[in-house]
Amino acid sequence: MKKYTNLLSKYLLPQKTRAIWLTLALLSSIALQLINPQIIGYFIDTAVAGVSTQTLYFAATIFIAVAILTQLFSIITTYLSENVAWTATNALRSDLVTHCLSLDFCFFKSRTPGELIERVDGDVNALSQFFSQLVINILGNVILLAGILIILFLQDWRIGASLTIFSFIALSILVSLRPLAIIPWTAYRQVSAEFFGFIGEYIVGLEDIRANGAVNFVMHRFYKFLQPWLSIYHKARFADTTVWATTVGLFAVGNALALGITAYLWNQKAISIGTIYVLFHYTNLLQEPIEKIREELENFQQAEASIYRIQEILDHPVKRDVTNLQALEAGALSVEFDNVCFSYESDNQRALNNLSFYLPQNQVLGILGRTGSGKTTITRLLLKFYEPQSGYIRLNNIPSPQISSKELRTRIGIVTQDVQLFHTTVRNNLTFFNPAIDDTEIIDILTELGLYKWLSSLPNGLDTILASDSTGLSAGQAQLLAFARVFLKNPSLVILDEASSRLDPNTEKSLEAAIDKLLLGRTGIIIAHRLQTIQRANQVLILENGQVLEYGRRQDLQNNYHSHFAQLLRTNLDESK
Ligand SMILES: Nc1ncnc2c1ncn2[C@@H]1O[C@H](COP(=O)(O)OP(=O)(O)OP(=O)(O)O)[C@@H](O)[C@H]1O
Repeated sequence: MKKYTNLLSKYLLPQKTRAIWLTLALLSSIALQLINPQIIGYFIDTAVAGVSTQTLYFAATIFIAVAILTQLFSIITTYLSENVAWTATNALRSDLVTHCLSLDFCFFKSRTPGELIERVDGDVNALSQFFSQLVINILGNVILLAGILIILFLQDWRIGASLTIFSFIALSILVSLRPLAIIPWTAYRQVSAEFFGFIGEYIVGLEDIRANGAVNFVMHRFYKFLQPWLSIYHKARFADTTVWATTVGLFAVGNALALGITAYLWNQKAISIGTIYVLFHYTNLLQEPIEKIREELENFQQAEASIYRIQEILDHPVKRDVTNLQALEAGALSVEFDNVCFSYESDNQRALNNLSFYLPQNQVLGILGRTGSGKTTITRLLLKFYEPQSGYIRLNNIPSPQISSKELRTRIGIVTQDVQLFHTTVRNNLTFFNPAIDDTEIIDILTELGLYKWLSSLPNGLDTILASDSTGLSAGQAQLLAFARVFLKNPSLVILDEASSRLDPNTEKSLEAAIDKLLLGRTGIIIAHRLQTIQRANQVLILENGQVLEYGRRQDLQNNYHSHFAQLLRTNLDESK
């Protein structure tokens, strides 16, 4: 209960005025629903008694006015509740996104993108009713139900008592039918989420699927998804229909009961014809609050599951910076790994094992190693995406936990082999939405990287919108754009992780001068498979299974005939002959 009240107060308190108006509008429309049958009852009785037409006109006008007012309140209620719901769910959505963005990478590793979208959007959407109407509706309909029963008691205690008993029985039967519809609909949503996950995955891999002739396999899986979908949908609809048929049946019984009692009372001359109409109308009206209460309890059950899943994400602890932070001096950074051990999961083999090196300011370290030897892991630890289990990482002799993550990520620029472009303008893709960077600077850098011709061919220059999947760009061009990003960021430490792996030898060569310029006055870490790429390195580190196989000054290793580096250079030379 505390969880629900916390959530409601956090997102509804900021819009309490709107929530109060909403409550008032709802209660007013309930009051009007209770008044209207009384006017018709009065109209019938006065008409039967043969009073003047003037009185009848008056009663009819009041009836119409009340009916219009009821509609007006229902419009106001819908408008306000949509507003309350959207404001609350958007605030929750934004809190969730902010929270997710500050979580460490282990969190994302154990969840698929589809699952996260479902949490941040699907589950939050399921709460819109919870925020806007759930409490008010349950409360309002309980009041409406109580109001109807009191009026029925006031008209005649016998009809009041029998319809009170009927209402409790109907409500308990309908409430007990709740799981009947919830279970198949939950299964339906699960199948539909899996289906869309499947579609998403295969759209991303469309090129590979076609190129490798896997279309038939994909279609086969597609049919496999469709097959159970229809039968699950039938079950869900059948459950809905059962609940609906039970409701109709129950209220037919209710009406018969009311008609039987009123017929008896009419025979006894205990009630007028107007009262018969009023009693019958209220019996009909009973259906609305009873059904609404059932519906809201069903919504509550669904909201409960969503709240649980959302809370699970919000409870995931955010790694906060320590309080005794130290600022990094301006200029190039020195980097030190001191006996660093790290594994991605506690029971996993270590990705880095007692790794130590010291890279002074303004120097370049070349890292070599087989696939999976731990090269990229070094960059992830430097950026504080993960933390080492033991050992220290220091920048300018400051332990990395004492450097704020924000400062660290501003001072380090990285180009990787996988370039992520966003569905926005070329400018935003390059500046990462930093308006302080001006266009001439961007154009100068693109020219230096040999991308001027490409830029001039774009219909709207820097304002051209790029597709997020890099459509219209070759992989090499996308990688050059990543270089431009780092130039514009002006970092103190540059990391190139297989940064030129997608460039042809000619483009790579033409990039050499740009890389030299990028490294000027900065510290650099270059991870490369190709040995030429690290010819500019002052130090070389060769990794094997997360451990240092060889580390030293490049020149020394090159001159040492027995070093691994010298052997690699010789093998490389032989292969290129
Ligand atoms: N996110 C991850 N979760 C679990 N294990 C991982 C993860 N990323 C890498 N590893 C494991 O850590 C080890 C080092 O991986 P890393 O990516 O650092 O290697 P690498 O030398 O950069 O490889 P490559 O040359 O292929 O890029 C590998 O055994 C790899 O399987």
